[in-house]
Amino acid sequence: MAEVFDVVVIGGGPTGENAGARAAAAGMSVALVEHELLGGECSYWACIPSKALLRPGDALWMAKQVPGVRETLKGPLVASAVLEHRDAMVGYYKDDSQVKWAEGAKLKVVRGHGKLAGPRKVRVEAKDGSVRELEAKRAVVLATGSRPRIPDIPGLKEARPWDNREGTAARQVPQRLLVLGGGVVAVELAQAWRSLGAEVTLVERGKALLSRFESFVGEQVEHALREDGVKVVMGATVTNVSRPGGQGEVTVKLSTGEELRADALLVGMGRVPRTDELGLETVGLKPGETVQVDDQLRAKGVEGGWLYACGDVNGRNLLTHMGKYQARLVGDVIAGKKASAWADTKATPQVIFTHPQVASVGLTEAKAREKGLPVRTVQYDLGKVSGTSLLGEKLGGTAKLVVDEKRRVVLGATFTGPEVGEMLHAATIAVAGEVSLDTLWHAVPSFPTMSEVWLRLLEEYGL
Ligand SMILES: Cc1cc2nc3c(=O)[nH]c(=O)nc-3n(C[C@H](O)[C@H](O)[C@H](O)COP(=O)(O)OP(=O)(O)OC[C@H]3O[C@@H](n4cnc5c(N)ncnc54)[C@H](O)[C@@H]3O)c2cc1C
Ligand SMILES: NC(=O)c1ccc[n+]([C@@H]2O[C@H](COP(=O)([O-])OP(=O)(O)OC[C@H]3O[C@@H](n4cnc5c(N)ncnc54)[C@H](O)[C@@H]3O)[C@@H](O)[C@H]2O)c1
Repeated sequence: MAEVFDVVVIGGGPTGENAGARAAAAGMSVALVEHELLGGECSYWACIPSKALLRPGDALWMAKQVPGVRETLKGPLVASAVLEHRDAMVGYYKDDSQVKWAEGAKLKVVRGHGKLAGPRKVRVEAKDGSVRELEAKRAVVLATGSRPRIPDIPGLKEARPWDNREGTAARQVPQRLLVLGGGVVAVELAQAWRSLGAEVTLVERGKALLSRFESFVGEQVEHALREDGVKVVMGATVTNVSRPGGQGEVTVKLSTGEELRADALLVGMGRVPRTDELGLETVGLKPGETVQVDDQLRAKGVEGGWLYACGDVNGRNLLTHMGKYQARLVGDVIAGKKASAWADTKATPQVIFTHPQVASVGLTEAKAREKGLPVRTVQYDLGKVSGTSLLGEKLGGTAKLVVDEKRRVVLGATFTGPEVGEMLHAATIAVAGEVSLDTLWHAVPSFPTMSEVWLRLLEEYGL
């Protein structure tokens, strides 16, 4: 006999937890199915541990910019203490506190691997082989996330490379680390392991790092990585990887003819949706593919409107906060409220936790022009703002606004520099709220904070 709930959520990462909690808060009975750790990739092998690994290096780098503090510094980071802090931040890879939270939110946690077994039906197989059949009266929500994409490069899989899991959970600092990719995972983890003492080489096939952002972002992060002592190889693809027995020294051949050797190899080359073992074929969808959704997060191509997908699995925006945003909307839509996701196409914020930090929201100049919008941009050197120089010597960065000339509203903003992540929400409010420049002129930033860059940007614009 099937156990009946209003809502069954498959996947207990940040997205699944939030979709379930929102539905439960609206009075519905909710089963949350999780086959590993409640809290998902983000809590144990992605956002949290990567930021725990980056923070000490960032703090040390910042301290070195502050006269009087710099002179007290005695040496490099203590790697063992950093790794211990990382372990504490991930709850020692246990999910007890998350389970307690879920129970408090009135979610029924069901342990095991969930699979669709036809419309509104979910089959859950536990580790001991026992099976539970669940039925959803109102909705099934897919929130199964993503896994790393390991490209088909000869010898790469056999070399047993690190992905984000080993890349954030390793217990020892490798002497030589080779990082493949030039996206967010690659630059953050390259800088983190370098700060812990590894000799790091990063290989990116394109001409720029972080190519989805404004071009100065990649340039400045590349410069910082090189200053840290990371060897950055651009415009080279990996043609072959060799590591006999999948352990020991790994050799990587590049299209340029160069050969690189390392003790550990880390792949940061994008993600694929976790939909291959999900029973999608039982509802007419294709296993292994992204679950396409409409703006109510309903799966396209499934009759009856009972199947939803949010977070990484729908490919709209691979970020925890955007998955959680979608999750809240899903909970509301299932509860019968009118809701529609638009921030994830128009006002997505993202912070890259390197030094310099990168913070961006909305459209880049290139994206806005691609859309045919009437674009004007303004840029200002963050180093010229008093608030920045008070944070430390020789600190700088860039602030850029992409403005819709016709409507006089901000379409996008990007900042690089120390701690700019904490400045981002003002920009997110301006973009999501379509606040006019003439109104922003009256949003006076405090002196002497870095936020005064807003005033300078508006002056540059001509206000
Ligand atoms: C190294 C790294 C750093 C990152 N840093 C950031 C950051 O700083 N900020 C940010 O916003 N984003 C960051 N991200 C992205 C972020 O981790 C993801 O966007 C986020 O985890 C997506 O959440 P989710 O709930 O959709 O999926 P996940 O977190 O992947 O959770 C999915 C859950 O579903 C479970 N599951 C899967 N299939 C089944 C099944 N069939 N049955 C039962 N359970 C199942 C999994 O075990 C998992 O617990 C980072 C990613 C990486 C790789
Ligand atoms: N701080 C954050 O917000 C944060 C941190 C980490 C990850 N994330 C998210 O997680 C997701 C995954 O990150 P990611 O860095 O893995 O993906 P990504 O898409 O950001 O970058 C992938 C990189 O791999 C390279 N690449 C892909 N295939 C390749 C190949 N065959 N050969 C050589 N290079 C190749 C690309 O050129 C690109 O530089 C992203 O959407 C990211 O936003 C966010």
